[in-house]
Amino acid sequence: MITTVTLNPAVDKTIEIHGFKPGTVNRILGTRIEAGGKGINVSKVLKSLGASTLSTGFAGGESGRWINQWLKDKGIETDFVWVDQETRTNIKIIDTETSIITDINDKGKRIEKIYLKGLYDLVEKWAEKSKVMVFAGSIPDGLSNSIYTHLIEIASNKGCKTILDTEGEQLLQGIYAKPYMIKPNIDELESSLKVKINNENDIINHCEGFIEKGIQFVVVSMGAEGAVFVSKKNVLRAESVPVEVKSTVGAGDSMVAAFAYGMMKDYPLEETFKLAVAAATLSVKKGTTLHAIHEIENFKEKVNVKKLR
Ligand SMILES: Nc1ncnc2c1ncn2[C@@H]1O[C@H](COP(=O)(O)OP(=O)(O)O)[C@@H](O)[C@H]1O
Ligand SMILES: O=P(O)(O)OC[C@H]1O[C@](O)(COP(=O)(O)O)[C@@H](O)[C@@H]1O
Repeated sequence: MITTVTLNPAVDKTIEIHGFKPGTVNRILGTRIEAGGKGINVSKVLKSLGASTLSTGFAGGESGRWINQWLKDKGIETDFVWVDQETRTNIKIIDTETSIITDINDKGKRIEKIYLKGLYDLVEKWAEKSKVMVFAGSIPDGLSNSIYTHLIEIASNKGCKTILDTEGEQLLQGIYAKPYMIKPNIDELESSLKVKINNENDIINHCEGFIEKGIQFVVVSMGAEGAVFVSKKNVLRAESVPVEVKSTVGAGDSMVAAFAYGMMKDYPLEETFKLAVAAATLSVKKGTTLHAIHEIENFKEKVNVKKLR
């Protein structure tokens, strides 16, 4: 099975507005609410792929209970550390005129140190039963930037392959624990390393820097520009598939989910990368991370992956 760890889950509320204008009264065309946060989105895609998945992390209050029930209704197992603080709500505004998406993300309520033992225990317990464990998203106040380092060490000691999808100091510190894979997007890569990336070679060079630090797979997603995959032996480049954008929320998470799935099934690399781009593109096209497996498999045929090395 694949366990996902979301330290900062969210109720994702998506609002559609035609011609969104800040500073004026905007009328809502449609609203959609889903359980969200990066690891939870990964579990949603894994469920679509037919994988057995469990979602853990911190949850609290009415919104925490709502997320827990929403996941259970979708057939996703849960085992959260229950905290006394309300889980956050994030707002996504989709302008249906321009297709521009505005994310308004709450930083999440502070998590007190007393809850850490519960988290470590759950990660250890589920790592024992999982082939892959995914750690994804921001961390709420109260937790150290090295939290992922510690959690990855716990999971790796239980023989789990780990994926880390976060940014900034948490990504840099998490790398000390040598996660099996990381997936920054290009902006996260630039801001985490405090560098300016000018071309594909720059991306590959930075990825190789991570590989030297003991990471096996580095995937850099570049929105409408596609993605790059780097391992010790291979460099692959995927073009994006042009689609009408419904929502880009969760595109990166779909990519991570497909990689976790491929790693669990020991799929060939190129197939896994294609599946990842297909799942991400479908999320963009449909505006949700919930798909049927045959949709992703069919869409995979449209994905073009070039082997650069
Ligand atoms: N506008 C788009 N058109 C087509 N594909 C897209 C678009 N945006 C994202 N994708 C696909 O989704 C993948 C992940 O998107 P990206 O925005 O880079 O990740 P994140 O959600 O982590 O920021 C991309 O590599 C690409 O394959
Ligand atoms: O678009 P991505 O990077 O795949 O992730 C989308 C998810 O990330 C969030 O924007 C939260 O991000 P953070 O955990 O980094 O705050 C959620 O609201 C949403 O479900």
